[in-house]
Amino acid sequence: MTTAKALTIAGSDSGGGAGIQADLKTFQELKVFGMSAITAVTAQNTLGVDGVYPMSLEAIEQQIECIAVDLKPDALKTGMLFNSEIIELVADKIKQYKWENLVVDPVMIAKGGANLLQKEAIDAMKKKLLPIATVLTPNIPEAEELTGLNIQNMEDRKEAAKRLSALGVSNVIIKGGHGKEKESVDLLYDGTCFSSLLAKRIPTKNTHGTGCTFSAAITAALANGYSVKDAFQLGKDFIHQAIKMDLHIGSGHGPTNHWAYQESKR
Ligand SMILES: Nc1ncnc2c1ncn2[C@@H]1O[C@H](COP(=O)(O)OP(=O)(O)O)[C@@H](O)[C@H]1O
Ligand SMILES: Cc1ncc(COP(=O)(O)O)c(N)n1
Repeated sequence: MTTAKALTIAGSDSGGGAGIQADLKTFQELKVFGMSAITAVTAQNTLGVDGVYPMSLEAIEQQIECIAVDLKPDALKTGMLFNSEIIELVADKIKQYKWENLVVDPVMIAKGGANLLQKEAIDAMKKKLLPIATVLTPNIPEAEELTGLNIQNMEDRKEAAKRLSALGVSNVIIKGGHGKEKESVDLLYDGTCFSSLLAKRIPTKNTHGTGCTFSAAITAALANGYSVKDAFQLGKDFIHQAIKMDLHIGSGHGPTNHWAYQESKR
């Protein structure tokens, strides 16, 4: 039996609900061997982000190189990349090693309002990273920032997905957590067709790390050989259970429950 391996290139969340920690928990639940390259250390909890400490380019490069010489990932994702230098380095390394199945979660602002990507880095993300992405998973504010559109309805989301696809992304998933509908609707555009997945919107404030967990589940599914469409369905099921069976940890925006998906199947 061969074990699928997935890599996350993202920031560390000391509170354990988002970033690298959410990604590795999700990989583990989906029977994928998880690896990480840390781009920044954050001091945060469910109440917010108190500190952001980007790693040196040398430290990031060395982590990625160590993985490359020994542990080729079957799929990988990016999360918090913080600045344009980190984005350029990460994109160059992914190209150099010809790694496939790249999921880009364009993390910009934490739920608590802290900036996790410098404004001036958005251009580098569009020019360097998006053209090599298999799947891009913006939430609505991120899709607005990347396209300049004001997204009010489903037609606007479709237009945003088309514009992002035109930048070279193979598949765009615009997440609906920030939408106003009764259901949380996630929209996939594969460059030709649209499809969407709906789930009842759960009334909870415990949504810290939802985007990280969703994109990590998609990455794990791609590592296990799923098609993008099937990986999208698994990601949606995984995050829905994780939000529904929340853990009530911390006094702010609590984390999701990474055990919930497997428990729901027992
Ligand atoms: N209250 C909710 N009820 C059900 N699903 C949700 C809820 N909030 C977010 N989701 C789902 O969680 C995932 C992440 O969504 P979103 O909140 O838009 O991203 P982010 O965490 O990046 O801001 C999506 O699949 C979205 O549909
Ligand atoms: C290191 C890191 N990466 C990503 C997020 C985004 O998660 P959220 O939008 O749920 O705060 C975060 N808060 N911290």
